[in-house]
Amino acid sequence: MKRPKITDIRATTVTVPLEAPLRHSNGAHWGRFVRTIVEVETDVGIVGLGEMGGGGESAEAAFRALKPYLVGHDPFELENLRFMICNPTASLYNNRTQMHAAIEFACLDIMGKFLGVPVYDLLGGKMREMVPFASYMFFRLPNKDTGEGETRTADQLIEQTLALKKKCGFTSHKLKSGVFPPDYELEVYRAWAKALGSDSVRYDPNAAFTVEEAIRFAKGIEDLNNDYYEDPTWGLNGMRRVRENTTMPLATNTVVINFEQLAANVLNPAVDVILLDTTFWGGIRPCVKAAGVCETFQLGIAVHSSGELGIQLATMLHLGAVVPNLVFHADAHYHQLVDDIIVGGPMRYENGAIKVPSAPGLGVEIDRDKLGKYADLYKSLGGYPYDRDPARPGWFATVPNTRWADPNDNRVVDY
Ligand SMILES: O=C([O-])C(=O)C[C@H](O)[C@@H](O)C(=O)[O-]
Repeated sequence: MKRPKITDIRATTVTVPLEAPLRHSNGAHWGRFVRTIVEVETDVGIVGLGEMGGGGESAEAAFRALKPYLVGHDPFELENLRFMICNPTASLYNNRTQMHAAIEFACLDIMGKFLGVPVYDLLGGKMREMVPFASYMFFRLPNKDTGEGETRTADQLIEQTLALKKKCGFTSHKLKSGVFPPDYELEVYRAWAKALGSDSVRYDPNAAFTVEEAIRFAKGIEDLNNDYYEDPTWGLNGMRRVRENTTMPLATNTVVINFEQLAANVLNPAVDVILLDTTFWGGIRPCVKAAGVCETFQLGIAVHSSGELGIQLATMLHLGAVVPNLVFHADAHYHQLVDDIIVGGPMRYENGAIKVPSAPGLGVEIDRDKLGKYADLYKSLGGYPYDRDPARPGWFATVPNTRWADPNDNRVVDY
């Protein structure tokens, strides 16, 4: 049987609107996500799909620049691909981890389509049909066109979460935080957790707190039904000091995002739960390998979201399907989006979970009209500064943060 060979690679930047701008401790998503959709062509007519966060001319050019590495490559040779693109010492000068992830997704997609099997069958087979997700709630600015969608007060957060729970069936809920003064957020988080009854909650201020503030905040929420306390402060040492002073498990998507850091955390634990991100770790396979290490050392895992469209979501679903130790619900920004670029429209939640695609490969296909529409939207709007907040011109994040947003500011701002 003739094995496929890569013949070309195409990258298209799209921007897809969100219901409202999402605020976080480092800035905001200004009412939309920008993503790069990657298509890897082969000489057998199969096209593999990948996705990466961010985009624009430089991202597209960076993918084009990989052509000499990729043309003629057999997509089944994933370990060779890893060294070609991501050799750990060469990468000191040229970090391509996230681009490698997008190519790895596409190669797995090609392999699955070539063999007629879903990606989960290439990764050990699925342990579950559905991957459970947490609702992922943000403090949000009002939508500039409608004035709606603001999340600033406890009442707004509770109302929106209960509506989402009714619609999607979530039983675990995450609050992205680190926006308003800690005492204000403490009050909001406590009211929210109480309103959600027996559902579990998680709080993630994206490393905005000092160690001392993080411990003080922990004492204020330890009695709630927390899954874990995510990235309250920065660095392995800071997290370790918080961990020594709280009864809650600590989780991270910032201080353990590669094997070196995972090894350090095994030798001298600072966190209990590793949020595996198929992009940050360089692909689905590195995440499966990391999940194996976590299984051996009895660390928890969850699936991290860095703001996905359907192709990236499919990678998260295949990862979630094959890891036996997925004891926490996955994160996804997905329900904050108003649309997707995949055939059939956005994937649907049932009882708080999404069905793992079972068609060959990643199991999703590009809707060409939608791709064109959101590529045009990107061309007209351009990118946005992820590390700035449209409601606070001139503000920028510091670690630890000391300059918080005003909880009484309810203006509808332009973005
Ligand atoms: O926990 C998470 O999902 C993240 O850390 C993702 C980003 O940091 C989050 O703030 C965002 O939405 O970009």
